[in-house]
Amino acid sequence: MIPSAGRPVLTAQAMRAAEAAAMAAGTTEIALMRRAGEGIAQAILRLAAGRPVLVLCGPGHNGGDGFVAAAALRRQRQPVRVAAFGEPRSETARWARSLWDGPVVSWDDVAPAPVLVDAIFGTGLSRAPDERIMTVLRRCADAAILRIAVDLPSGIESDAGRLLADVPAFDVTLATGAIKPSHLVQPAARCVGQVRLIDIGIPIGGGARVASLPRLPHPDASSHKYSRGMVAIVAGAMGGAAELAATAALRAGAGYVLHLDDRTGVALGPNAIVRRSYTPESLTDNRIGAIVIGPGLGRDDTARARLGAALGSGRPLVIDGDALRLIEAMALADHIGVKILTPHGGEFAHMFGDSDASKPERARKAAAATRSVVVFKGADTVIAAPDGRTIFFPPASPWLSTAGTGDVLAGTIGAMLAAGLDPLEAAEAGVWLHGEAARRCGAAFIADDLADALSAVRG
Ligand SMILES: NC(=O)C1=CN([C@@H]2O[C@H](COP(=O)(O)OP(=O)(O)OC[C@H]3O[C@@H](n4cnc5c(N)ncnc54)[C@H](OP(=O)(O)O)[C@@H]3O)[C@@H](O)[C@H]2O)[C@@H](O)CC1
Ligand SMILES: Nc1ncnc2c1ncn2[C@@H]1O[C@H](COP(=O)(O)OP(=O)(O)O)[C@@H](O)[C@H]1O
Ligand SMILES: [K+]
Repeated sequence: MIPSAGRPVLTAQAMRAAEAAAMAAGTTEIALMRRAGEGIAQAILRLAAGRPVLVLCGPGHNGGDGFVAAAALRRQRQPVRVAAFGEPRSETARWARSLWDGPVVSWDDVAPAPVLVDAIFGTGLSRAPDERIMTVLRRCADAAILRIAVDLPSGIESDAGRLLADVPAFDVTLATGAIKPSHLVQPAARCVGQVRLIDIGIPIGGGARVASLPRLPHPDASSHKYSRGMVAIVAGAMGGAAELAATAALRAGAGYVLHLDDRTGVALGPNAIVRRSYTPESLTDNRIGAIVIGPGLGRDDTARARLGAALGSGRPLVIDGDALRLIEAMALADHIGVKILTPHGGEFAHMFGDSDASKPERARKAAAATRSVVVFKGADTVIAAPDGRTIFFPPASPWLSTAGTGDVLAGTIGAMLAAGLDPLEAAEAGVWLHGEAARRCGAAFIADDLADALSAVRG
């Protein structure tokens, strides 16, 4: 089992293509299933710690993995029972079943065990499973102490995070070969528990991956406040939101944070924030490494004028909140320059419309259409770049669902951009720092605490 940070994320089709390429290079399907099943067995052995195991097997290769794993567990004297739904559908699945020399319990009569292993369906699930299948799965899951899914909990569609049935919650999911989008996209992601990767030795790649610990910029002896990164926060109707973004930018490591507003003298946040009156010219200072516009901006004519000036400034932009309500997606496409958009679901739908497509597909399409890096926020934040690269994040603290945390994120990303990271890296580093700060804040924190916690995360 290996951690999934930084690992490629493959759709079912991309996974089949990787498998086909490995077979064209000389591996056999049986060899792949043997590696998958034995890797799964090793993981189960450690997790079960001697408690009896029940493996529920389906008719395809997910079930094949289950039979290989069950046979390996039995060889290692681990108490294990097997129940199967349907006959194996392929040569390889039949081979896997032939390895199991114990009894196969009839589906409807299966008795639960303390450890449940779901090997019914994986990436091949093409439609809602029969209730007869799901009833047994839920009954066994309810009675188990530990629930382990092979590749995906059955009833989850692999690519879009969709649930095709009422899927029980699992404790651990053992992803075979690669992480799949539904391990990370909601609502499926809330059923998978901890995701562990089982290496089956096939080369995988592509432009989608799980976020990893970012390469954070650190000051050295040659650093000064401008080289650390200068962030300009364009304030507006609601001062507090811009203050949060400014505080976050400082605490994420920016050397200089300029808060531009009319209300000079109203200092809510740290004294370290440099406060100046807003003028359109103040945005053209070429020492500014990032302009953050949107948190608390308002949607009136003043807000529009400030957004226009920011777009015309030629400086790299983080566009959030109200600015996303004012801006036209088409206008962004015509704008040449670095832009990071940070919409939540409502802002995203307002800009790009609703769609049945998956969250990563929607993010990719929006990034290409606007020539921007798009941080599509939520419990399953996904980042996409205009060239299609996509970064998925493991679920962040649900305590982030409080007002102002998006403003903190915008400031954090601004600091990363101003420090010189490229836009995709800056967005990834910002979301990572934000998620880590939230984790350290524990429960019932407020956005101000989150901004303050960034200093310790940088430390
Ligand atoms: N790719 C790789 O590199 C490797 C993949 N590996 C493993 O293979 C798994 C994918 O295997 P898979 O393609 O056989 O699909 P799987 O998830 O077992 O289910 C499909 C079967 O179920 C059936 N079926 C579908 N929906 C149904 C429904 N609602 N109700 C009833 N039946 C339904 C469908 O038949 P259908 O009726 O659609 O013709 C088919 O028979 C993957 O998740 C991983 O565990 C590893 O071994 C290592 C290498
Ligand atoms: N349930 C949740 N689980 C994890 N993260 C969440 C959840 N809800 C919101 N977030 C995160 O919190 C932040 C909220 O941003 P946003 O909706 O813009 O709030 P605001 O406009 O009040 O600042 C985003 O980074 C989002 O990804
Ligand atoms: K499964």
